[in-house]
Amino acid sequence: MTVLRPTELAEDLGEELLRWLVGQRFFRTKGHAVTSARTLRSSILIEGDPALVHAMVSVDDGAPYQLLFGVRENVPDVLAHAVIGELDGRAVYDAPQDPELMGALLDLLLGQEDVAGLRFDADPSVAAGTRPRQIGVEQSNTSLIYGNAILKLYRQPEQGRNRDVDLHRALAGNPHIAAPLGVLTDHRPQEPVVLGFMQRFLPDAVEGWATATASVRDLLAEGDLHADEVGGDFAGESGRLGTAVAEVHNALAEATGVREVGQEELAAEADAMHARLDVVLSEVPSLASEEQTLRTAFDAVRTLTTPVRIHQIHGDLHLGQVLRTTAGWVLIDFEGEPGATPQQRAVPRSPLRDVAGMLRSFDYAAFHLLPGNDDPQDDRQRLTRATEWSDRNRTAFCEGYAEVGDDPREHAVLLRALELDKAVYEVRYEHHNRPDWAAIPLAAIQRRT
Ligand SMILES: Nc1ncnc2c1ncn2[C@@H]1O[C@H](COP(=O)(O)OP(=O)(O)O)[C@@H](O)[C@H]1O
Ligand SMILES: O=P(O)(O)O[C@H]1O[C@H](CO)[C@@H](O[C@H]2O[C@H](CO)[C@@H](O)[C@H](O)[C@H]2O)[C@H](O)[C@H]1O
Repeated sequence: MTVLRPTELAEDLGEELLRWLVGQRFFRTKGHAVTSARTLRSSILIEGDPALVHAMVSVDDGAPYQLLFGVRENVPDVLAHAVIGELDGRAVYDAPQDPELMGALLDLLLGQEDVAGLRFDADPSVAAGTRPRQIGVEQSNTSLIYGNAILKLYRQPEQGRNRDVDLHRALAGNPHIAAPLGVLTDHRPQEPVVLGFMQRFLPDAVEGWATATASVRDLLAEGDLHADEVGGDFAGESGRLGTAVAEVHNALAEATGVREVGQEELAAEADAMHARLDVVLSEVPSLASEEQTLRTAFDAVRTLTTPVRIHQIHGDLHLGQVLRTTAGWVLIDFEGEPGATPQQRAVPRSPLRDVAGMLRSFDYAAFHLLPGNDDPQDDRQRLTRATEWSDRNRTAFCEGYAEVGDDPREHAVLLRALELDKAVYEVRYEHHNRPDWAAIPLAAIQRRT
């Protein structure tokens, strides 16, 4: 039997760990076999039984994952599903699923402790002695709810600065964000790495995607009424969401600075869109028929003569990143553009990129319920209603945005290119993750030709 060696934990668990990892939502190295796991750093945060071990583990030498292991002699039935393997006669399991150990993690945060190179820091307003529950939604990290606070543990923490934390701090006091309350930092590397971020938990929050799609469902169930005639009309919400996004953009511009870019940088932006398209075309053959339309839209960006304002933006805005509370709309998760490097994420961008992301999301919400999705023509009435819903809410969002910001519709060329660029990204995302939904962005590209 192997003796528990925290510094070699991943290696000792070997196959068992790899099998568990590839099944996790947060595991990004999808699509090819993985062969090795290497522990880069590890610390015992809590000794005894149960013990809590923190480890940064690289799979096939890729960017490290943050793993929290619980180690117990006897695993209670409620944790049986979280067991990864066994070492030295003790079970090793996924600790975020253990309320006892995660309660102890909160004590460390509130105690402002420094344990084995990890620094814990949480605002004293966070309710002490709370045992958390793991958030029950699909997500790319792991979040725990401790009464009035939510702790997000980054599963692949960025080296260097953490955009999510930095931008939340820059926006502190803004009504459209969840207040930052604490950070867990790894001080062992030369440059500290943020491992966890605690924020005010909004118990009355509902995801924008859930509220928007409920409205679409109402409309499609009704069939004969127009989008503005059904009870679940969403246009008022979309307008308020547009205003909230513009207010966050104004605050980000003020806090982080604004620059104007001219033709040279816009041409570079067009080049980047073409390059992204090249990649997707090579992976998704069904996009080929739209290539010329997309290239023409991207090239139009080169012809713009008016300078474009850029500043820090959200970077990954869609209806799953906004929460409706009883007080209004809140934007969450400022990690930035998915799939981009930290350097790319840090670059200031046109706020129209966020607007484009949200407009795409209205399109998704409208069309994802249509039968078959791949042949929407089979139900013309529902297609007409979905189109109406999309147009009505996209317009309302832009109108709301224009109340306190620059009207997005006055930048039609750039906005169209950004929307198509996002749709191209989505074609690839859906192709790899949700093939049944690949037709949604593809149909949108076809409609906007
Ligand atoms: N402050 C909050 N209050 C209430 N729920 C939240 C809060 N922050 C996040 N959530 C919920 O947690 C989910 C995941 O959060 P998010 O920051 O997007 O994590 P990830 O980066 O893992 O996707 C959100 O979609 C939302 O349902
Ligand atoms: O996990 P992230 O929030 O970084 O984003 C990824 O997953 C999203 C799906 O959850 C995906 O968003 C796409 O689908 C949404 C509906 O599920 C839709 O509202 C978005 O407009 C659409 O882009 C996102 O693209 C992907 O990066």
